[in-house]
Amino acid sequence: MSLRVKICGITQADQGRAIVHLGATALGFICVADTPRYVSPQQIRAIVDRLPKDLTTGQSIDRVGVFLDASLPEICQTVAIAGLNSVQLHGSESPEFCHKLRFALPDVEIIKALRIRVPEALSQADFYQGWVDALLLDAYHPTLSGGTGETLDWSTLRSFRPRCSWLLAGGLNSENVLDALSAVTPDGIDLSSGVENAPGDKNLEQVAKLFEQLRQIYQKEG
Ligand SMILES: O=C(O)c1ccccc1N[C@@H]1O[C@H](COP(=O)(O)O)[C@@H](O)[C@H]1O
Repeated sequence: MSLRVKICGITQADQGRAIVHLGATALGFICVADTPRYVSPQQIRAIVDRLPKDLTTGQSIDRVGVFLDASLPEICQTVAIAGLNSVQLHGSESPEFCHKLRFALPDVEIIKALRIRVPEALSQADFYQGWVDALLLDAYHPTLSGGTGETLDWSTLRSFRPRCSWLLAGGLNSENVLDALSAVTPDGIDLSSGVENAPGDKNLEQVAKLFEQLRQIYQKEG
């Protein structure tokens, strides 16, 4: 399966380990203080240090820190303490900010999240794609910044073809993921509240069901 599958909002080491074993290619950690899935850099490090390594490559899976309009020094410090290899910028960070971050952290993947309120908002991608490694499309919510469970109207994304890779987020779960992937063809998917018992407490049965569903597509494709 070459689809990237990021499970976001990890707060517990045993759940992180189990989710890697189930097939996730990335774990996401919410670095936004005063939100329900927040984990400190030290807590992330404790989880990351207990993740299994890939038996063939010896590499750890992707560890993504999710930030919301954080400063450059805060992101750099968190990356170093927590042992992250990817950052997701979920606020209104500018292309110039992404450019500065690239210089500060040349070996760290930069994912810019775009919260799509109306289809015209997809044109923001043009401003970022030279400066980031990947884009992530999330649904817009008037008061919450992420982890909302709101879905995008996938039919409006059919012609979304940025020059960089992209991930689909927003309200995905084991029940709707196949519909989503029959409507659009992202390079990866990102799930948080759709596979949870409560904010930050992942439902491992739902995560397992997600991977069963995904195997259906990839077995059909052979
Ligand atoms: O999950 C959070 O609490 C969160 C807080 C602040 C910014 C982003 C956050 N999560 C991101 O939201 C999307 C979609 O989540 P969901 O599947 O709709 O619950 C995902 O990219 C998370 O990384």
